Amino acid sequence: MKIFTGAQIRELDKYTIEHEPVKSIDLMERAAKSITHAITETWSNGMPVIVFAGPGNNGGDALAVSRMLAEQKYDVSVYLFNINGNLSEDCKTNKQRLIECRAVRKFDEVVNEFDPPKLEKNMLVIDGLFGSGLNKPLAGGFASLVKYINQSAATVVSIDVPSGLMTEDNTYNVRANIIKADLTLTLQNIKLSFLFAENQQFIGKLRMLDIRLSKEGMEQMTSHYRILEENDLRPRLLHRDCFAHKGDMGHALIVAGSYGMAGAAVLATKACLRSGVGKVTVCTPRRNNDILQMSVPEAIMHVDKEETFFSESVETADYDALGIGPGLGMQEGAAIAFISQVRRAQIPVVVDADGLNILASHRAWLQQLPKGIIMTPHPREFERLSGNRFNDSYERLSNARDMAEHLQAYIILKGHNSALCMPDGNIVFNSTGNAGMATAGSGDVLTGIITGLLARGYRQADACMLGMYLHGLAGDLAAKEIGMESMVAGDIIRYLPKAFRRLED
Ligand SMILES: NC(=O)C1=CN([C@@H]2O[C@H](COP(=O)(O)OP(=O)(O)OC[C@H]3O[C@@H](n4cnc5c(N)ncnc54)[C@H](OP(=O)(O)O)[C@@H]3O)[C@@H](O)[C@H]2O)[C@@H](O)CC1
Ligand SMILES: Nc1ncnc2c1ncn2[C@@H]1O[C@H](COP(=O)(O)OP(=O)(O)O)[C@@H](O)[C@H]1O
Ligand SMILES: [K+]
Repeated sequence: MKIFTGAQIRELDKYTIEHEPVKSIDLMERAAKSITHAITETWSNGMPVIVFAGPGNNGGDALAVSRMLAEQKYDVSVYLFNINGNLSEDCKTNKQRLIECRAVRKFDEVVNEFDPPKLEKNMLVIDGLFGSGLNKPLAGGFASLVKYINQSAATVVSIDVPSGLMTEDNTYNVRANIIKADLTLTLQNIKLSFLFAENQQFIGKLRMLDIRLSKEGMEQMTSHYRILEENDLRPRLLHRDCFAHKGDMGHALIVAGSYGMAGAAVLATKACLRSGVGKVTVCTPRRNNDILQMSVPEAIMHVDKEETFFSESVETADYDALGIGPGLGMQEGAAIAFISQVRRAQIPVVVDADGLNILASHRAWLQQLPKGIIMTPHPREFERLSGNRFNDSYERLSNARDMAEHLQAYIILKGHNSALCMPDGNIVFNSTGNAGMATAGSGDVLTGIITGLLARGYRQADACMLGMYLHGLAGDLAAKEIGMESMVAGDIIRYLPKAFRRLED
């Protein structure tokens, strides 16, 4: 599913009106109907409703919803903020329709003085102040109103976007002046800012309402942001030939685990073996040999000459992909072996964990990375790698996108909706995964999966998309059966076969 910016949403709105054909006011009526339906489904008409409508089309939606609720015998009071005497056309029409229907308890058009109504626990507030047309942080009277609503005990439903929240960049927004909704009913598509952790406090529960904007218009519109869906991935799956031999299915090399961190190597190797690849070799320091042999008997060992750390790069001619970094350690010896390994690899490479930390402490090496390299930092690792502190997720994501373009790399910024930043500047968000995966070792599992997929023959972009999707899906399937609270990284590996099956079916 594509994610559109505020400006693109307005274009799509226009395209739909011109091509469907549907009048603008009827599109608003359609949106209001689905919003009203979502509200009446959840709350009965015993609950008093207070509506705050702004001067644009978000306010127009709110006025139409007020009329529809009142017609269904809800007790509705409406405040329309028309401070500049400048309502949008459709907002004006809906104001007229609302007045004519005479079904609301109160309609107050606020021009300057505003005496706010009492908001109580049993009340439903509908926030239709501003939506995708917000163009600066809220201030003055609107900011006071937002604070007043936020400190009340009433239940708040936001139409399209919590008022005050920008659809993309909130880096310099004033967070105290953004509505904190209990439920956001967003129209047609998710907005970019809804994917960021720090904005969840404003959105509350999220529901997307299909208002049937032109499919053709959405297909034609290019978007730099996209959310992965199962249907995007199914056609990308490689077929497994019945005459397949392990020699045809790829040979992966995992370089991981220093002394005391053998577990990271175990997890990455096991996950790699579960990702369809023919053979996996694991390179690890001498002292980890027995642990790995016993924990992952399917893997081939390449034992480093050092007892406790990776010290000597491996010839990669016999391998199809390299995954390097989990639990690798950061001794200078390991760092030098790491960069030599990455530089000499003529095969696709995934760098994670200590591999990224090594790069962060030798930032000049970033310029020596082969094009097409995959890096999988979590937010802190990315901060170290980029040498920046970020104010918020948007800034971090923009920085990761720039780095991916600059280095011609694939960067997976891990998190709840992991973001794959591609060398061409496009960003794909993952849609699977859950909080049960916030447990040590989950990232090592992802490294193993992507390395396995690369060795199996997937191109970088496909391996990244499929890898993060399967990783999250396995976590979701695990959570369904065993719950999130006591999930461990090994559970993600255990559920990988089911995740593959689900995609293949
Ligand atoms: N998706 C779709 O196709 C459909 C979308 N629909 C709905 O339309 C909504 C978008 O409507 P919209 O474009 O009219 O913008 P909206 O959010 O109402 O705000 C614009 C007004 O706010 C003002 N303003 C802005 N910032 C401000 C500030 N900080 N402080 C004060 N004022 C500020 C701005 O004034 P200006 O600054 O431009 O003078 C202007 O008056 C969308 O969210 C959805 O609900 C549906 O109806 C049907 C189909
Ligand atoms: N709340 C969450 N929702 C979805 N996925 C999550 C969540 N928390 C963690 N994950 C996933 O788990 C993995 C954690 O990786 P990482 O932070 O590197 O862990 P570790 O270093 O312990 O291996 C990432 O792929 C991330 O996307
Ligand atoms: K709103």
